[in-house]
Amino acid sequence: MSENRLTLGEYIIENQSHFEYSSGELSKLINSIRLAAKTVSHKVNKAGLVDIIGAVGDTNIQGEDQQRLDVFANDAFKKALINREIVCGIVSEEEVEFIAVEGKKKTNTNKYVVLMDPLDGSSNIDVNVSVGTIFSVFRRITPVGTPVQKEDFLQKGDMQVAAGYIIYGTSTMLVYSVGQGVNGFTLNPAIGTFYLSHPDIKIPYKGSIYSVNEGYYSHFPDGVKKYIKYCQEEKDDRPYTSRYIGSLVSDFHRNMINGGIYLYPTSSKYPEGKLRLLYECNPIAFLAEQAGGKATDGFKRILDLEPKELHQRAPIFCGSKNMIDKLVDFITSNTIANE
Ligand SMILES: O=P(O)(O)OC[C@H]1O[C@](O)(COP(=O)(O)O)[C@@H](O)[C@@H]1O
Ligand SMILES: [Mg+2]
Ligand SMILES: [Mg+2]
Repeated sequence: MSENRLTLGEYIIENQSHFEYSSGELSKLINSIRLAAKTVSHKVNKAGLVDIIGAVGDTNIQGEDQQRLDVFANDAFKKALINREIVCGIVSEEEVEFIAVEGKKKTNTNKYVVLMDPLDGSSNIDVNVSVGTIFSVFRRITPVGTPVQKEDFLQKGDMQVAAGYIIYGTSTMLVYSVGQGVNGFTLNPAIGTFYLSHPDIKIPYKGSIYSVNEGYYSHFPDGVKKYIKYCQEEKDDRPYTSRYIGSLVSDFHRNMINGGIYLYPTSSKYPEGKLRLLYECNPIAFLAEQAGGKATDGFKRILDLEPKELHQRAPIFCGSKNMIDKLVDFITSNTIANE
């Protein structure tokens, strides 16, 4: 029964003091995200009935057709964060430039910036397949009270103070970490309350699911191709099961619970990879490591990558440690063989 479980609000208060920089600001920030998550969840759950499906006719900086739900979610999260004057800056997949949040007092004394993918898995919105929202939080590095700068957003993923996602699936869940493990909260839509349903999530060391868009197989690097063949081989505990939803949040969530690997390599279509380092790869990598898994671009920890641009892309492989180690073996040995 949900009422015996800790609510998200109770959890935030109980754990606030454990947080190194605890001044209550991060708790308020997570609370703002909780609010926006409910607003979006409410809309998603009746996507076919309301004017929320289809494209708006504009393209975002990625050259992708903006979906109505992309815009709705972007507005909902921006409003929740800006109206509560809880951040000094925002980067969003749906905004070309970063947003400097001034706030009513004109001098913003907040110390956090948020980077977000308001609606992840946009290609699945109109076909009733689970989608998500991804967020990443950093302490600013420029002086508090001065206008936020681009460098406040271009920090290595390792400097994140919090990251998480919301998955709008069979249920709506908020899964996040402030650097002390990963916890999942499920929304009881009847009373609009998130309850702690998945405490201290750990990615199984050994996984048996691989998630990759095999449609691009022939365009992948040789090491990645060899790893996919390895997954399909009839040997030992293989072949592994292939599962690909096409929403990063949903594919990662399943693999985090059941054990598995998500791959979005470089390809001729996406020579840098498809997913965005700042608001897709970094937060997912932070959660993967906090849950005992790994995340790499094939050569380096995702969290060690030095960001240069707000919307830069990166290849990403994340999930169960044993599968990532095996993949990296294939990639590096192949690289050495080709030298
Ligand atoms: O259709 P593809 O090329 O397999 O890409 C699917 C990937 O692209 C994404 O949809 C990109 O995210 P957005 O929907 O936020 O743009 C991921 O969620 C997903 O994993
Ligand atoms: Mg996305
Ligand atoms: Mg998106």
